[in-house]
Amino acid sequence: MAPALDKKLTGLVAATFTPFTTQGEINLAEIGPYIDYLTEKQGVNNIFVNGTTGESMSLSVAERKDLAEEWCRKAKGKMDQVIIHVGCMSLTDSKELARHAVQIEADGIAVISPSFFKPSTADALRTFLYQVSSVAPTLPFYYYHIPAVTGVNMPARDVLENIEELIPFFRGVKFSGNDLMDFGQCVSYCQPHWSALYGVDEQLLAALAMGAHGAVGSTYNYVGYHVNELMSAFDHGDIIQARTIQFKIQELLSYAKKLGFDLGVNKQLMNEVSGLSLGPPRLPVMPCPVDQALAIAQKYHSLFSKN
Ligand SMILES: CC(=O)N[C@@H]([C@@H](O)[C@H](O)[C@H](O)CO)[C@@H](O)CC(=O)C(=O)O
Repeated sequence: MAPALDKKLTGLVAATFTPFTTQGEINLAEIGPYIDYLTEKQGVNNIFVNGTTGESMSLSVAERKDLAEEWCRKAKGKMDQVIIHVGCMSLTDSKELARHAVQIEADGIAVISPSFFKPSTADALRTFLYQVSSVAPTLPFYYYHIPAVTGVNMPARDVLENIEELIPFFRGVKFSGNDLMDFGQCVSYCQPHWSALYGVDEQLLAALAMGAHGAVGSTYNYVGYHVNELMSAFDHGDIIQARTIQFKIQELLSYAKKLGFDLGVNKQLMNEVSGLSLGPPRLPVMPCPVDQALAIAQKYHSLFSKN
């Protein structure tokens, strides 16, 4: 099957958690039920695999391949698009994962900036992205901007400058940053076939006002149903309803942040809400204490009675 060249990526995209066994090995058996949960209970039909939420930087290349392959296999006929994040510290590893994404018929790839040795200019980062794309030249390609995690603070808009000349199948940016001016400038620079996807879930509504075409985030794993309603309310001009839902998400996250919200807590919240067995996170991220997860799950249920 040819990759989704003409399918613009819009709407909600869940940044998936990586299922682990209690022994800390990747747990491929949980991927099928996870996909069913997203499509049937959350109405989420796109996934972003092996990203930050998926703990990609704590996985080996072999594990990332196994996971990507299983996500693609199980998503066939169920999900609209599966985007595989292939960014690594090493260009060689990123290229290997990009080649593999072609073989497994992923719908697109995304690449984060290396963050140990950081690119010093937008041009250096663009060249890195280009080199990765060169082994998967006809696969839709997204730049993954997440400055708080990478420490690479150059504006995403600078990275996009003339990028299509280098990467003909460039299809957009996954923007997980708070700088809405930079995001707006990315939207304004977007070609009609590109997508500007926003990744700070607690302020999605502001990004929609700025012109976001969709959203990628961890919380869409368990509040996807409600965020679909938020987006639909926004599309219909019902800003009051959109704000009501956004405020609930903010209340959940601010409550969770006061108790200590990290990937381990986030993953445990997903376990509690979904009933899936995604296991603990991998070190150095610590597992979430049971009472903390229960308190946040309780808050979740008090805010969102539907699920
Ligand atoms: C730093 C971080 O993990 N950000 C999340 C958000 O979804 C985030 O969890 C959410 O906004 C809550 O703060 C996403 O942007 C990350 C993401 O999409 C990914 O897993 O690749």
